[in-house]
Amino acid sequence: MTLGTIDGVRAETPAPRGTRLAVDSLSKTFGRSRVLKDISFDVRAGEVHALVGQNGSGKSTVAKILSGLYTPDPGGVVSFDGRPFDLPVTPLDARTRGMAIVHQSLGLVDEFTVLDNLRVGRLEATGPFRRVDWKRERAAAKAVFDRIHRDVPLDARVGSLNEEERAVVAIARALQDATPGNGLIIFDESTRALGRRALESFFTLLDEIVATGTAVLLITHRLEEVVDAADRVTILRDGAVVESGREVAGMTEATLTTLILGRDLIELGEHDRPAAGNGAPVRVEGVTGLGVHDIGFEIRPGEVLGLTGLAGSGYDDVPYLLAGVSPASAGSVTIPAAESTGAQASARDIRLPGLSPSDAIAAGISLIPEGREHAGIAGTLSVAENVAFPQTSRARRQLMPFSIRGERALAERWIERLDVRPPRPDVPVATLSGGNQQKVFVAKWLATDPDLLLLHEPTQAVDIGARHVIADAIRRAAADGTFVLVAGSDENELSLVCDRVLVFADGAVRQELTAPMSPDDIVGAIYADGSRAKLRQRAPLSEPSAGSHEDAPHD
Ligand SMILES: Nc1ncnc2c1ncn2[C@@H]1O[C@H](COP(=O)(O)OP(=O)(O)OP(=O)(O)O)[C@@H](O)[C@H]1O
Repeated sequence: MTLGTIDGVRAETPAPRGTRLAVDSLSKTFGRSRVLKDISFDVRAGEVHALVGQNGSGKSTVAKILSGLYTPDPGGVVSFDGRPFDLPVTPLDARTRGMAIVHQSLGLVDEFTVLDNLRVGRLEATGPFRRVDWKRERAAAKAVFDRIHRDVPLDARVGSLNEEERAVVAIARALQDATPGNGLIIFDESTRALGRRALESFFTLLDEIVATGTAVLLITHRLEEVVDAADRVTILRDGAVVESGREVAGMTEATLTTLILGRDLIELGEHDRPAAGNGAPVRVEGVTGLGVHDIGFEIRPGEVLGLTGLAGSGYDDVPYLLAGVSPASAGSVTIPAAESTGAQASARDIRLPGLSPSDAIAAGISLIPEGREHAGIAGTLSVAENVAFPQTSRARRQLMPFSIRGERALAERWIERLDVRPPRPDVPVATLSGGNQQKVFVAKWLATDPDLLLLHEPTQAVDIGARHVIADAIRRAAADGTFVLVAGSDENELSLVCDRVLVFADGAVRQELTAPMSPDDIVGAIYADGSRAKLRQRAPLSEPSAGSHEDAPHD
């Protein structure tokens, strides 16, 4: 078990310097689209190098070429510790040379246990009968989780874990292969499901790992991670490099945004925020169930209500309880009659105990859960089929007509509204980049025009520009009469989209914030002491690298 020795190695061995990974003139073409155009960058030993860019700019394609999933176009060169790879890279080659990767999809097998997923391909046979020593395997697996200060049950089926636990398992699997001083670990949007505390532990561990000389390539949309934790950054725009290995010291999230988009971000102004209406609110009362006890709140017409808190505070259980996905032992939701239905229509009182997901949908409640891969995006179906799925299945149940032309027209409207790229209803969703898949997922449920829309981390894995597009669509739904609740851990998302935010602690609402509120206001309320720790405590290195900027102040 190599990780346990990292601290010791750091104390004794100066971290090696020099180029670990060099990518030179790499291109990739799918059909007629050239999605990577002669890109070049290098990652140094002992650094955290961020690779950023808008959805579809080519980041995952780079990761997939490096791990042997894709074959690049002829002409490029990929070298590792000074030695070129034979292209395409084979997964075995990548692993033998010390490259580990956590793909955006995490690459876990749901039917297997945590232990199986962690140790697959790494089991060691010992003793005269060459048997696997399971006690030893368990200890090795536990030691990795200890390093990230997480306790994930080794015998749990991965399919039964939540999104954060799944991410932790995939990260742990890559980390266990890190040999101090050697190799490169690639994290492709792997931190997207981590809550704040887990994120801090992750970066603390990363700091220890890179201090030994191991390199890290971090693909992320969280610009705070780049500013706080990366040493250098490479920026892709439309498949081309616009900044190669630029020092991060002194950069702000705003500078990065401009470089990523190629323009300044057009902020959603206060004038875009619909005023909360005067009509009757949705009333949530006495909800008790997994993670929360006797909570209640209102969602006013026209407003977007946010729920947040630390992991385990219960805020993220609420959408699942209200949608009948998690069982509630008590509580109700009252949805007022739509004003357009006239004075005779009465409010609907929905009892939560015994509510099933299909009862909730029939009552006008839609849930956009976290984790599109496991919760309803069908990769082999087209964008149009995915967007129109709730409508087509309802039409089928009610024996109503729904034409292919109608399906396509619906998809085209949402592709335009959410700026899905490429803007083609007919392509399989699996060929879209991760962020564009997320837009399709959100569109699918926004298109159902529900009375009450519950969202959990709706802008996860989307770029900063797309985050604004999705936020705008959510706010438009609220302005058009849908009651909207967003549960999320991303303070930037919440401050952008919400009019009010309820902050949870210990399964109850602790504080209420009202717009305008900054991301820092939200973090301050989440942490009782108001502090926002830096993600990475940079350890002083024994030998400064060229252009090193440890401890440089960041904005
Ligand atoms: N298997 C494939 N077939 C066809 N096109 C593909 C395939 N895989 C990726 N693409 C296209 O390549 C482009 C780059 O995709 P990639 O997943 O690398 O983007 P990304 O920068 O990682 O985006 P995101 O931030 O959304 O994850 C996109 O236009 C995508 O649609």
